[in-house]
Parts: sequence; C-alpha cells; structure tokens
Amino acid sequence: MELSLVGLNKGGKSTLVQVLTTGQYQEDMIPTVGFNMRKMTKGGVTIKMWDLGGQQRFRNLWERYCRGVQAIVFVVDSADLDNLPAAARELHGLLEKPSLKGIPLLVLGNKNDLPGALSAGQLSDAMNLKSLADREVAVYSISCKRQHNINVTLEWLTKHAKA
Ligand SMILES: Nc1nc2c(ncn2[C@@H]2O[C@H](COP(=O)(O)OP(=O)(O)OP(=O)(O)O)[C@@H](O)[C@H]2O)c(=O)[nH]1
Ligand SMILES: [Mg+2]
Repeated sequence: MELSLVGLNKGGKSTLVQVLTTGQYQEDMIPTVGFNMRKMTKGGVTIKMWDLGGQQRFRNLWERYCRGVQAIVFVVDSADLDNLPAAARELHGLLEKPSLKGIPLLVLGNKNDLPGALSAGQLSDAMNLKSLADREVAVYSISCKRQHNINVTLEWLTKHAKA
C-alpha cells in the first residue's frame, strides 16, 4: 500500500510518520525539503508513506505524489486557526485534480493537546469537508505529542491497505 501525507508546513506530518514508525514522539523535527519516503509494516501489510514538504515551494509536488496512492492523509494543525483557511484552500485545490478522483481522504486535526484546538466536527465544518463528494472522507482529532488517536489512525490506514 502507498499513501501520501500532505498539508501545510508545521502541521506535523513528519512527526506523525516518526510516531507511526518508531512509537516515539520527537520534538526537534526539521522541515521536510521536497519529500521523504518511509516504510512501515503493520499486521502483515507494508505501507509506503510519502511524507511531503508543506512549505509553499513544495506544494506543487503534492499532486504527483498523490497519484495512484490508496489514501491521501491531510495533516492540519487544529490549533492554528489563522492558517485554517489556507489549509482548506490547499486541500480543496488538490482534490479538484482529475488525477486524484475518488482516492479516500483522511484528515487529521493534529496538536489537540494545545489550547483552543478544534474538534473533528469543528474542523470538518471549518474546512468545508462535507462539500467533498465522490470519495470517502474521515476526520480524526489527534495528538502526536500525547499519542492520542494514533491507534484509530493506524486502523484506518491498515483497513484501506487491505481494500
Ligand atoms: N503541541 C504539539 N506539537 C506538535 C505535535 N505534532 C507535531 N508538533 C510540532 O509541530 C512542529 C512541526 O512538525 P513537523 O512534523 O516538522 O511538521 P511537518 O508537517 O512535517 O512540516 P513540513 O515538513 O515543513 O511540511 C514541530 O515543532 C513538532 O514538534 C503535536 O501533536 N502537538
Ligand atoms: Mg515534514
């Protein structure tokens, strides 16, 4: 199975990959330049994860690395309300691409340990996720730092690997 992790810079994509692959939260992640690829084996399935850079200059790579994957994971800092409109814009812009039609989407509202973080429902409303038609969409509120909802995230991913 292959999946791609996208989302604005500092959302926590690389931190999540670190937590998923090692079980450890690491504070001092460096911003991703271009992309990184990491593999993880869970329940007999190997998941190849494309961890993409979220800085503006790397966002044009997202579509290419999302083509043909079994799932797109969009990571957003759910406590960074100022950048939520930009995150929503990037997400909707990406999913408009005909090449990505129908690919299941998992939106992760990360950093729910921070004060003022939006719940999954609030995030769904704020990012207008209900308007996304013709694909499966799931939203979870997670914290890499507290390792909250990492298990349900993993379950979602492995379920889609088998499909
Ligand atoms: N409070 C809190 N901080 C987090 C959490 N997850 C990640 N961070 C912090 O958020 C910052 C950015 O994390 P990264 O994993 O580098 O983010 P990224 O999405 O990979 O960023 P780019 O590679 O630039 O796109 C780091 O300082 C992390 O320590 C979390 O669950 N809670
Ligand atoms: Mg990164």
